[in-house]
Amino acid sequence: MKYVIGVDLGTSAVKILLVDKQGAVVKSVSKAYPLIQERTGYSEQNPQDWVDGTTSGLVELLKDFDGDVRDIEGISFSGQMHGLVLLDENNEVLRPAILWNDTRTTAQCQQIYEAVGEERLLQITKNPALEGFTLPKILWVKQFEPEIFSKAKAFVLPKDYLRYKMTGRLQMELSDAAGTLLLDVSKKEWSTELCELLELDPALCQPLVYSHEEVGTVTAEFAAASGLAESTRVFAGGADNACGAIGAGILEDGKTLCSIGTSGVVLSYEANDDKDFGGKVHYFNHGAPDAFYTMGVTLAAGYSLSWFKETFAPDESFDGLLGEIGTVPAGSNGLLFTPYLVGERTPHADAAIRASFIGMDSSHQRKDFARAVLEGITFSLNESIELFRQNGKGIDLIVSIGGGAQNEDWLQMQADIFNAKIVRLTTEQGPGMGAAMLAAYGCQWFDSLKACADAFLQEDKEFQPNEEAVAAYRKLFAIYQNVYGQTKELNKKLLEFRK
Ligand SMILES: Nc1ncnc2c1ncn2[C@@H]1O[C@H](COP(=O)(O)OP(=O)(O)O)[C@@H](O)[C@H]1O
Ligand SMILES: O=C(CO)[C@@H](O)[C@H](O)COP(=O)(O)O
Repeated sequence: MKYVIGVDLGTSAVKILLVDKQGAVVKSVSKAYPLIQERTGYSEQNPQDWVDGTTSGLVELLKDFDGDVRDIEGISFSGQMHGLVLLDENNEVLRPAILWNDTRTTAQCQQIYEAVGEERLLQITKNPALEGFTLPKILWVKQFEPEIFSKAKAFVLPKDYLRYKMTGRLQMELSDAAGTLLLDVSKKEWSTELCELLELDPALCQPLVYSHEEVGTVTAEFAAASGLAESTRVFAGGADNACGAIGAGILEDGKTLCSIGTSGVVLSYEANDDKDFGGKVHYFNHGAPDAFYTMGVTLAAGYSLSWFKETFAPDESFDGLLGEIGTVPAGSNGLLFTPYLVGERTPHADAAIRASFIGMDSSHQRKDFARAVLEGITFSLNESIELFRQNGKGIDLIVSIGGGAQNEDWLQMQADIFNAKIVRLTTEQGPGMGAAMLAAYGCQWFDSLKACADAFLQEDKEFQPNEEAVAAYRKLFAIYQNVYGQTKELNKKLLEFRK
């Protein structure tokens, strides 16, 4: 039997899947690593933690492998997007990576608008300047850490760094490069115009490769450390949302994805680059050749739930914490949560906003709070769905993936709040499966990613909207939408008291 491996370098953990030629996940391993949050708005990780977690994860994955490791033909990657990894002339890491959910760069976003102009930026990158994207992070290091910046010879993204440590070759993969704000998304090339306007050396930008492109094999050193064979073919991989789309079969027009990982994403396939959302949703290159996708992002989706669990129920499992939410009615007995723990992106690009519980009552119990957290996250994602619907997209069926798709009450809640049929696949690990599919396609097991999706992906269960709950949530959503405007100024006043 032949196999491929998909490595999903997430924000909370690296998840590694061993997948056979039928698309079955033979074994999976997850290795968690910490977030470094020194100040409010800061979010960093140590790139060495990604490499160590992946190496020890592979060792564990291959521990009882009873075949020849050379039968693992290929490996590919899905990576948390936008994180800045700065490298010196020896490709050594210069500082901790600044992540996608780090929002310290509001002033640098302004600087980009002043240097480039809003319209021109949108023409080239198809996206607005948002704190989470990589370019403002580069400008922040240039301004505040000039000594470090003077040593920088390259920047890459998280999974591109991991792949470099596996192969010894440094490249940037296209679907992830789209999230840097330095790529001409339509031309699929680095924008020298943006580099010039922002006084950045274009040599910082590494050669671009496509998601399914073979970029080398595993070095002898990495093979010895991980147990992989040196012959294992390495394929570039993709941004986690591009891979999530592949792993959920979002490979043709009309298909929609909801992914609840640390972030939350509503994503729609785009065959072309010609739609105009005016920068209200992100517009990036897909991992599927020549395609694109649009998406709205909730910064703290699964993260809101993890925060709630770690703060109020640290010794319980997610299933334990959520065990009773099915007994709480829609609307959590009048308790409403907005998930703005680290600011927000869609539809409110606002780094200063923070979360709220509205309507706390002495009758509320922990289960009401747990349900309210899930409802708030799902309302936030519904704002993206509404944006898509307002732009003429019909959204009747949504494939739901990510850690959040493990809970059936949450999947039913998604059906009721989105007023759409929700489909769960046999694996909720869409990005890891998408990465494995890129390796399978790269190894020429299939003629196209679509053919691979048809062979690998299976529906597990459907969740239909319940009319009564849909009506209740429609009313609650209207109240939820008011909370942002009502708390925006209050949160600005609280800024000076934050850590
Ligand atoms: N059993 C569960 N039920 C509901 N949500 C869960 C469960 N387990 C994990 N989660 C949520 O999934 C998130 C992690 O999802 P994952 O897709 O692994 O994220 P990432 O790719 O960002 O590392 C956690 O933050 C948590 O909120
Ligand atoms: O910033 C974005 C997308 O623009 C996030 O979706 C990151 O890509 C992190 O993803 P997860 O770790 O939540 O999967």
